[in-house]
Amino acid sequence: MTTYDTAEAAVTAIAGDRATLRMDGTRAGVVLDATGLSAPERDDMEAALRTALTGRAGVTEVRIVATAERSARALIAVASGKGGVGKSTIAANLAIALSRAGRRVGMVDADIYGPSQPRLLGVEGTRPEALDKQLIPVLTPYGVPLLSMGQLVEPGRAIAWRGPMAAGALGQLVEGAWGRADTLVLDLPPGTGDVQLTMVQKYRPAGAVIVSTPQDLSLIDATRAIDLFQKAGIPIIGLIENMAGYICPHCHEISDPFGLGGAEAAAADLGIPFLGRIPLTGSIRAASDAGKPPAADPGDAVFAPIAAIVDAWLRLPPPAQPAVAAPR
Ligand SMILES: Nc1ncnc2c1ncn2[C@@H]1O[C@H](COP(=O)(O)OP(=O)(O)OP(=O)(O)O)[C@@H](O)[C@H]1O
Repeated sequence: MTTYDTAEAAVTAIAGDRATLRMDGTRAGVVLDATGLSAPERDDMEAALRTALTGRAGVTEVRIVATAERSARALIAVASGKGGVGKSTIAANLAIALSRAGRRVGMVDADIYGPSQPRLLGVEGTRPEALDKQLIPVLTPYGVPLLSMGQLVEPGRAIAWRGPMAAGALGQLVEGAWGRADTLVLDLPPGTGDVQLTMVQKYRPAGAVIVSTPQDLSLIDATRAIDLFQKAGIPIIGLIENMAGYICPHCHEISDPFGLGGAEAAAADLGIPFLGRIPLTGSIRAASDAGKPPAADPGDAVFAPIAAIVDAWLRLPPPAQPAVAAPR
């Protein structure tokens, strides 16, 4: 018997025709159709497959992707009206805090202008593999698997895509082998152009979180982003104020370089929930650049504000679905 035959016999004995086996050298990949299985049944089947394959006929690595419950997966867009307000940083930390709160979270980095999630989540330079043309998210040290636009192009190259191409690439990321993830956090490009609109219309997130700094210019742009989602019929989950209040590391005096409370007032004016604020601190930038998100470190000063935002978010009633505007 060949390595493949031996491995396939083991897989069939456990999962019957629910499982499809692919072998690549000594690596085994199994796509498991978990439709109708309870979570414990599926976990048991995955564990049995892993045990049966590991070490059998020279298999050195086993990957199992369960495909079911796709319809139950929520796509949550994190967006901003303008660049540089910390949207990607907040998206990474929200994903980790959501995962710590018990959700099974994946990160889709759709920021074609500056895909920074591989760096933020500590996996810069990694590339996803594909199984049956489906991308397999890259595991990160923080329990949040990742697929990024930046992984689809050569490092350092600009991504010059128009709306349909960007939406096609986004499709590859969203339709990746997300297994049991129940929530995908989508880091959108900043702004309200065609690319964003195409993505939003085509992939219909369940809700959008908007990130803004407290200053007026950022809030005006955030209001535009909110308008884009509302026109497309995507509920706004809430607004997060980033870079709110600077604590001087030397004298500990608090100053407000971008103003104070602007986002909370804007949220009230717009009738959308205000989820909370994150201070401006050098430590966020340093930790983010080092691929060590503060949401994963209970000792970090920003850990609590991020956890509080996720807590406020999870307490919200499901957002009412606004009337869907006719596509432009
Ligand atoms: N609260 C904060 N305090 C200090 N620095 C921050 C904070 N939030 C983000 N930053 C830093 O600001 C810079 C921009 O952040 P980030 O890349 O997340 O912004 P962005 O809105 O996603 O920008 P773009 O969409 O243009 O990529 C980064 O260097 C990041 O580390």
